Amino acid sequence: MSADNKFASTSLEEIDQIHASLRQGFKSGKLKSIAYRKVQILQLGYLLQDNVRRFKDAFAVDLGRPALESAFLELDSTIGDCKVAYDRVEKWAKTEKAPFNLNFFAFGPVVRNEPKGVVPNISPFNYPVWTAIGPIIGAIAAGNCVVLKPSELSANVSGLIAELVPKYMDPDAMRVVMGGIAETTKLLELPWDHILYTGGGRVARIISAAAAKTLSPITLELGGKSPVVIDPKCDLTTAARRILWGKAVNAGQTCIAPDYVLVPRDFEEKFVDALKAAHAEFYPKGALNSSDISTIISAGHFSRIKGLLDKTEGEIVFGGETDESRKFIAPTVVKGVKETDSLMSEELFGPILPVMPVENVDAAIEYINKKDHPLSLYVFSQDAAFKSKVFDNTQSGSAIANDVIIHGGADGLPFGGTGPSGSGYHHGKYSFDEFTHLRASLDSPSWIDKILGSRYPPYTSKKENFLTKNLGVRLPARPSPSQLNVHAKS
Ligand SMILES: NC(=O)C1=CN([C@@H]2O[C@H](COP(=O)(O)OP(=O)(O)OC[C@H]3O[C@@H](n4cnc5c(N)ncnc54)[C@H](O)[C@@H]3O)[C@@H](O)[C@H]2O)C=CC1
Ligand SMILES: CC1=C(/C=C/C(C)=C/C=C/C(C)=C/C=C/C=C(C)/C=C/C=C(C)/C=C/C=C(\C)C(=O)O)C(C)(C)CCC1
Repeated sequence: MSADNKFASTSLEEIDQIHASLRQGFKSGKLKSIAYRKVQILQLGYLLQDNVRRFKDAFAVDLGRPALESAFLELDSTIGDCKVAYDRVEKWAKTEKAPFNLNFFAFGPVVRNEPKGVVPNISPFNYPVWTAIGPIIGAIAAGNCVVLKPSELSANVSGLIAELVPKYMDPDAMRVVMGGIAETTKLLELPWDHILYTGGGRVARIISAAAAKTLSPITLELGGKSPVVIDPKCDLTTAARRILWGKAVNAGQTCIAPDYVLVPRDFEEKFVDALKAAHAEFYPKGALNSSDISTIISAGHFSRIKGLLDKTEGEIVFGGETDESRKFIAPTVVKGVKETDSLMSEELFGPILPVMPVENVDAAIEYINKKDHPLSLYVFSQDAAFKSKVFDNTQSGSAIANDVIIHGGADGLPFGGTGPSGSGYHHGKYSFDEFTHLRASLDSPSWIDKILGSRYPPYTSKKENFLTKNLGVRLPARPSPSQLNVHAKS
């Protein structure tokens, strides 16, 4: 497989020019027109649709990705997101009436959905279209100008995006900055109206510190270890297929991949047997001979993941094969893993699935709560009470029962973490909202002073009494002692 794009970094001087020219583009007022935004959104859709073959080839070069994975998870879903935004942008952008309030009724209070301005999207290698183009659809729908800084690691996909953006998009609305640390550092020296960063926590700290210097608001889409909690009362065959698929797809380089599994000790063998059966079904000629497995993005990530596997004290159930020459790691399940294991020390971001036996669901919840809030939390169970127990007693970016990863494509759901797994959301309307300034607006009639004239000096107790009597709020009845007690205890 070859891709014909060379990675060429943007010069630091050009980054200044791009910043200035996008500011001009925003000032031109073009993006105030919803019709214009729709044209740009449609162009993003066609940028992908016209070049599906080239994108699939570029994914194959960067990530050894099978075409089906690229189509299902990234290309079709991002094109679908363009269609959703195209169809709904008028509704999203409408000025909204404030809820009825007698005091303010005469002022006609409204919320104007306005663009923030010029916004960069700094995106990672693992889903280099969905994380790069996906949020931009919402940013443009909201009327912003966008600069995209795709990952230097997924060089071929990023190069293809850089080639196509000038052909499809108005340069007043969207530009691309290519590069790595130096270029991103330069980009971050400039003031922006909102920064979206997707990637790891270490770099997120650098980005946040830089954004603080220019007081640029920021959304962080980060990662972490997303747990799976297994209830013996689950549909075991389906659970095993879905978990193994979620771990193997994109070679585990998915921030919402199931990172590790917590399973009751006396159910571990049965669960692992089901994973073995799923593995035999997915890769009948063995993983090494399968063309349906992605590879690891870089030599550095390959040796990091292999290093963690080499140090495990758990028992490899299947997998474990690696091929450094093509950065290949076979989907691997490791059982009997303990809290102190290398595989539990950091987000794996690779196709290794540690299975950690626990006594019961309470122990699983306790373990999850000792760790950073994960990006996703998965439960496999057919028992509503079990699912509620896990979801109600934990925190995570998303709470998913009986499937993995596909919520990333679900229309109407926000995509985002909480605490160390991120802050802010994107996808669909949530991308629109993230890049929208809610501009409070009202128009005060002169006649209202006949009622509100008491607000003006000279202040008198008569005026104060009038305002308190007429505008003061009457709270609902005070909580009873028994209500206070219940709240203090719970
Ligand atoms: N929550 C989400 O939506 C997603 C989160 N992730 C997380 O991203 C991580 C893996 O992605 P990577 O591409 O390795 O992340 P990364 O943080 O290394 O790189 C992401 C971006 O930051 C830039 N960058 C890297 N080092 C920088 C520095 N020192 N200063 C300024 N910019 C810098 C890169 O050029 C790239 O554009 C994982 O932790 C994963 O969980 C990945 C995809 C989606
Ligand atoms: C086939 C017919 C029918 C039924 C259709 C059905 C039931 C369709 C269901 C489709 C679903 C559930 C699609 C799900 C798609 C999920 C996607 C695209 C997930 C994407 C995830 C992404 C991009 C994750 C990103 C993760 C990142 C960035 C990360 O973690 O790092 C009918 C309708 C019944 C009849 C006609 C035929």
